[in-house]
Amino acid sequence: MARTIALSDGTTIPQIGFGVWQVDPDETQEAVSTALEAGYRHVDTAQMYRNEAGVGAAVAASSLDRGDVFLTSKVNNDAHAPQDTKDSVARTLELLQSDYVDLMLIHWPLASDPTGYIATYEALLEEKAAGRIRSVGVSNFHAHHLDAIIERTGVAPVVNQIEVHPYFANPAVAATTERGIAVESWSPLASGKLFGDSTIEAVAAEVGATAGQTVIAWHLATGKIVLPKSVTPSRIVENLAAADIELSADQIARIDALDKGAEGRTGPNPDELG
Ligand SMILES: NC(=O)C1=CN([C@@H]2O[C@H](COP(=O)(O)OP(=O)(O)OC[C@H]3O[C@@H](n4cnc5c(N)ncnc54)[C@H](OP(=O)(O)O)[C@@H]3O)[C@@H](O)[C@H]2O)C=CC1
Ligand SMILES: O=C(O)C(=O)[C@@H](O)[C@H](O)C(=O)CO
Repeated sequence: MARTIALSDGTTIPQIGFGVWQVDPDETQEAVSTALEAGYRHVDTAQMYRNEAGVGAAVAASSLDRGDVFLTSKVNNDAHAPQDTKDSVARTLELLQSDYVDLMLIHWPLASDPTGYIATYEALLEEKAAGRIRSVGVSNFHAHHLDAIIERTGVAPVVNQIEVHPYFANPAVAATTERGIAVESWSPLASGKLFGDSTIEAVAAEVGATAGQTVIAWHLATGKIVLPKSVTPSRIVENLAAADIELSADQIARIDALDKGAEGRTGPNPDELG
């Protein structure tokens, strides 16, 4: 049975999801099919990735029922106007071959439009009320973004998907959990930059795991939802098996100590993007 996290709206989400950023649209069906066969039951895509169709095709071609797989997508940065948001959700459902998406996120809050995401969020809550979205979340939100949408609507998003890995602990983690919102770690392996790190390799040797599994186990141990990406079948299998790895408090503390602060980011600062 896959590890799951309870979300604040009463739903549950598998704690390990298969991320598909930078998976070629033509190769997405094959990669997601491999992931589903390996046992993943959660896929994280986005309108921006242009591969929602491959995700939908893989689920449709599998022997699984739609309800067995948790699908997340994200509203693109050019679709923040409320009607554009709703139209984009309709397109996502068409591409996913589904009449609902489990979780829809606002991908980025956009620095150039400092309050525009609030109306986007209201539009997503309307889509949820209409049954086309099961849960509404956000991505790349800082405390001030979270407070703005909660103050306007009285409804907290169920997740905040943010950059988190051992080189970037991210202050937005505390701001998120303090508000009862689950953290999803994006680029959980720092897009590959953690491989070869001596501390990670040492802990991996101690627990008899690979470096990738050790880092994924660190995210799981700290209660985060984690979205590793791979197009390599052996790594797809390996990463899911991290659910069986237990780290000690000392091993977690040694990995925590790798945090480089803002210098550890692999992606943009949300207060500067857009
Ligand atoms: N909301 C947002 O703004 C963002 C969301 N994301 C989400 O996070 C997901 C993951 O992020 P991403 O940046 O892709 O990176 P990851 O941190 O998951 O790292 C992926 C890289 O690590 C390699 N890799 C994966 N597993 C292993 C392993 N076990 N051993 C060795 N190498 C491995 C992959 O290679 P290979 O594929 O060749 O096997 C790839 O090069 C995305 O797919 C997306 O879903 C990411 C960025 C921003
Ligand atoms: O992958 C995503 O979801 C993204 O938003 C990224 O493309 C992001 O823009 C980025 O550059 C992360 O390094």
